[in-house]
Amino acid sequence: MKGSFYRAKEVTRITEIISVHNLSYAYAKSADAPVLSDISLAVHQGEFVSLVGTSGCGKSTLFKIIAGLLEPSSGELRLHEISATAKRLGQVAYMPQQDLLLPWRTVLENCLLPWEIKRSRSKAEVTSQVIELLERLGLAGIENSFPHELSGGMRQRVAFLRTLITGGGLLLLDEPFGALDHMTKREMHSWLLEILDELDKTILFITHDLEEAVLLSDRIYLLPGRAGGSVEEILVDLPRPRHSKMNYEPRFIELRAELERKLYDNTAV
Ligand SMILES: Nc1ncnc2c1ncn2[C@@H]1O[C@H](COP(=O)(O)OP(=O)(O)OP(=O)(O)O)[C@@H](O)[C@H]1O
Repeated sequence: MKGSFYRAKEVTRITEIISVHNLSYAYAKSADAPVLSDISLAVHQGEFVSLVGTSGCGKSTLFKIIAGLLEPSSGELRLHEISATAKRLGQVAYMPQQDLLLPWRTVLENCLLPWEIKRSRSKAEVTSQVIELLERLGLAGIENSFPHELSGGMRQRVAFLRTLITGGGLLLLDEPFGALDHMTKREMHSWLLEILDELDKTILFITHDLEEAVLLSDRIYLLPGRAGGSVEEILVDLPRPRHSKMNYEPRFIELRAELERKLYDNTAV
C-alpha cells in the first residue's frame, strides 16, 4: 500500500516475546558501577517498541544481552516465555548500529552470511528468498552490486534484509537510521512502516531521535541514566495508518513533549 502507513495486524499484548525482570549488568572492568540496574520491561508479539535513553545508559548492552552476546549479572530474561539460556546466540536477529556489510562481497553474498553460519536450509532456497526480499524491499536487481555502489539508505535496507535472513520473529534494530541524512531517514520511515505489516515481526528498536520513536512505535521505554531511577513507559496512542506529516498533529506534538520531559526527568543528575 504505497504512500500509506497502515499496519492491519492487531497487537494482542498476550504473548510476551521478550520479558526482562530486575535485570542488572556490570562490565568486568567496572564491576562496582553497573551499566544496567534492576531493569524490567516486556515486548509482546507484533509490537514495535523503542528504547530511548541518554548516551551510555546501556541500550546497546541490553540488546547484546537479549541477543546472547552477554549474560546478565543478575535478574531474569525470558524469550518467547521461556527462560533464556546461553544457547540463544544466533536465534535473535540483531542489526547493530553500523551496517557491517563486507565490502569485498556482493549484496547477495552479504545476505547469505547468516545462512553460511547456520546452513539449516539449502543455498538455493535462501538465495531465492534473498532475491524475493530484495524485490519486496525496493531493491530489485542489485544482488550483484557491491556495498560501495549503494546509497546509505540502500545499504541499510540490505543490512536489514540480512537481519531478516537470520530468521525468527524478533528483530533487534540498534539505531538503524542514525547515520542517515534527514531526507533519507524520512524515506526509510515510510518504507519501514509500509513493509512492517507484511513482515509480521516483533521489533525492539533503539533510537536517539524522539520523533522517530513516536512515529514508529506502539510503546516507548525510557531507560534511566547511570545515576539510577526506573524504566518509564509511554504508550503511543496515535492511530494507524500513520503518515509522514503526523509530526505536526497536536497528539504527536504532545507525545513528543512528554517523551522529552520524561527523558529529562529520568536522566537529570
Ligand atoms: N565492552 C565494554 N567494556 C566496558 N565497558 C563498556 C563496554 N561496552 C560498553 N561499555 C560501557 O557501558 C556503558 C553503556 O554502553 P552502551 O553502548 O550499552 O550504551 P548506549 O546507551 O547504547 O549508548 P549510545 O546511545 O551512545 O549508543 C558505556 O559507559 C560504555 O562505555
